[in-house]
Amino acid sequence: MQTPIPDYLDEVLDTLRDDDSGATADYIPELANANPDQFALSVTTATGGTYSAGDTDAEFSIQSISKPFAYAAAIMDRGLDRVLESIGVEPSGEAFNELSLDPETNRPKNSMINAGAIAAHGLLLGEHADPEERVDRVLTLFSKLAGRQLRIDDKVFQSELETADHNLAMAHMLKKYRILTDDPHEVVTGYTRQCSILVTVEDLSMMAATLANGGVQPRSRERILDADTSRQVMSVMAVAGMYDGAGDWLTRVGIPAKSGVAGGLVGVLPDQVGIGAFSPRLDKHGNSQRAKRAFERLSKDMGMHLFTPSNGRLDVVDVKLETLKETFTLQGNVHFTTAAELLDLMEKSTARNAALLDVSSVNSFTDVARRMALEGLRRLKLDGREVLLHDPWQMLGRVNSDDWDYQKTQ
Ligand SMILES: NC(=O)CC[C@H](N)C(=O)O
Repeated sequence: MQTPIPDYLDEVLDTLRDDDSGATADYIPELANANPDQFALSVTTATGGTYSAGDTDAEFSIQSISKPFAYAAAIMDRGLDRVLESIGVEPSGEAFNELSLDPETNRPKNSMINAGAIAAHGLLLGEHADPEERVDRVLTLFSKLAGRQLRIDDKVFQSELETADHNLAMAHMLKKYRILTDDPHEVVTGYTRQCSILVTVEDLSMMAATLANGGVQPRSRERILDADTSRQVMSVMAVAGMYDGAGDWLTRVGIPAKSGVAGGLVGVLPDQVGIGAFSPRLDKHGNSQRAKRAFERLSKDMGMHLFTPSNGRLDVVDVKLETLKETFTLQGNVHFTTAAELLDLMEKSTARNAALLDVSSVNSFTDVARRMALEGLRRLKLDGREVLLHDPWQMLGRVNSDDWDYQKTQ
């Protein structure tokens, strides 16, 4: 069988493709040339399964999505206390390119707006660090998070640098208040190169899944960020990731997220998933219109709001192959991530004997997890396997044998 998750993601993209509202960013001339119809979506679970749909090969510049990850690097290089001296953690409620300095301390309000992100870049490695090394620092870190070597798009970099007066003006202001200690031109140049790193949606979902995992890359199992830093970064994303729309976003969608002007959007749900989406047309806040709507769909369909209680994450999946049957067992409160693992196990199975799904130890299913488990059974059946279900508490609902053509066990 084939896991149905990419089909679902395809369906999400298809229903949103009609939406051609918004426009590509034009203050960076190179971005205005992007093909506005591109659209892609990728979800990586905390256990490292990646599911994607649409233009998954499309590379685009990371732009402001670099901010949370560069902020993480600054914290690891300088310590949280030092970083907090220079950059606050309050929502600004303003656009991404507002200066937004705290009136008492003159710090940028947070690290998700340009002023805070320029300050964070200027903190990398140490005072008076080599500007090239600062760029290397983020490029190497982002590559490890994504699990592949990333590169900088020089055209985008040059194009933005030529029109970077606004960021330069802010950097000079930060220098005046001693938030920046190095040359404003050098720091803005480095920050602009950081924003020009090319990524795909799969890179983004992997980077975010590492945050979701508290800093451990789900594929390599390498610890890349420390747990406290990951928590700090996710918190600031929740507070300020969507700029002036942050409150509306957190209450309605509930997935801490960060957008970039090239049309990327990254989101993270602790312990569960990292999500990457991309489509170049932007709404009036500078967030990708279609990517934003794709997140809204995922949140609604999959019960992915941060503040949806999970009743404790005790869900487990297991598979055991015996002579007469192969048994898939689920247990605990089953969420999307574990249901996705179940579907992976079913997809990988090469057995031809009967497949039994045992849900007798399940306490609850989220709606999406329940539907995924049933779909897995349906597809195994289509593959020609005899399918059995052990569901004494009817956790999968009242399964109608007209809809679901499989046998029940006692
Ligand atoms: N929102 C964004 O993606 C802005 C990033 C862009 N490089 C800038 O500094 O203006």
